[in-house]
Amino acid sequence: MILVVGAKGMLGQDLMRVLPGDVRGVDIEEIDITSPESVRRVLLTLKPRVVVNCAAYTDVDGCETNVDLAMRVNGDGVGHLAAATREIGALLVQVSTDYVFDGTKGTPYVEDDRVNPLSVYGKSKLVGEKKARENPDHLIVRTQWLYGHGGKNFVETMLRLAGERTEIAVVDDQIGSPTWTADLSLAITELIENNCRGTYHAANRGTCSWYEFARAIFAEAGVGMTVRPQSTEELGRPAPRPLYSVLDCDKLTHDAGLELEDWREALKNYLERRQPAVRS
Ligand SMILES: NC(=O)C1=CN([C@@H]2O[C@H](COP(=O)(O)OP(=O)(O)OC[C@H]3O[C@@H](n4cnc5c(N)ncnc54)[C@H](OP(=O)(O)O)[C@@H]3O)[C@@H](O)[C@H]2O)C=CC1
Ligand SMILES: Cc1cn([C@H]2C[C@H](O)[C@@H](COP(=O)(O)OP(=O)(O)O[C@H]3O[C@@H](C)C(=O)[C@@H](O)[C@H]3O)O2)c(=O)[nH]c1=O
Repeated sequence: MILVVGAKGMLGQDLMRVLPGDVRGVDIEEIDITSPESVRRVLLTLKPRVVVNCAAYTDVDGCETNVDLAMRVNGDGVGHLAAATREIGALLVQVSTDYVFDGTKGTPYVEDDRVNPLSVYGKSKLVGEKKARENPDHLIVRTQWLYGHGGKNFVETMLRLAGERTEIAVVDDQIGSPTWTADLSLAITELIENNCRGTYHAANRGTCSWYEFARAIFAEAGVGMTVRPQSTEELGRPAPRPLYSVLDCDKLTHDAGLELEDWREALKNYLERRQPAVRS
């Protein structure tokens, strides 16, 4: 059985749809990953052969002020999962982020590039990666700029703002690859099915700035909106973010035989299938 932890989150919901075979999901009501007792109780009862951890504290700016919570959920919580999966002989799949990089490389990041997170969120996720490795049977999947059904994300934010105003300013100096959670779920499935272990990058193909992404969202959705470029400095958000965090996904293609579709195709497919968000 495959157990998805954080099954009600944005990625968790798509994983529950995409993962094959006997799949169960738990979220904060059944398991609190900050509690070693809670984690051990659930895992020793259910005895899954694979645990995919999607539970996290994902409010990047919120992490800057709630440092302790960020570390307990994104760092220590993964340690508790690593210990319990190790005890029952299960594979731990940990989802991580491009924000473990500082964005200064200038070309796509490969898996063993130097990490140097800028934000509390990035630092806490890096602790999570280190903790995941405490179970030798682990798979760390770094991804980025996620959007999907039933989640708070950039695409849904843009579409909501389209109903409230006619002009918006969006940063044009951060470059990455927007990634649809349905496509990422396919990548995670293939990595598991191909018995891959260690660290992998998985994102939709192609790159853009958030500004270009916003323009594509409005164009694809057929919404009239003036999008004005602005710099990260002008925006002045609390958390520093990497300026260039494109992930090189060649290892995924080589080992799992999968290349994710281009981000524009993925966006089109998402918007065609989009239903109103289950949770906002
Ligand atoms: N969103 C993105 O752009 C990116 C996300 N990632 C990573 O991908 C993974 C999935 O992200 P995403 O789907 O966006 O996350 P979400 O924030 O949508 O979902 C996380 C889920 O975890 C739950 N949760 C929070 N704290 C705990 C806890 N202590 N114990 C158990 N469950 C808890 C949340 O519950 P509640 O909502 O009630 O708090 C929520 O259901 C995360 O590891 C994230 O760091 C990586 C790159 C990009
Ligand atoms: C809503 C909005 C955002 N922005 C900027 C802020 C930020 O730099 C960028 C994206 O904003 P968001 O708050 O959606 O994104 P952010 O929270 O930085 O997204 C990150 O989430 C975590 C969980 C990850 O792991 C990352 O890969 C990444 O997806 O766009 C604007 O410039 N204008 C706007 O109106």
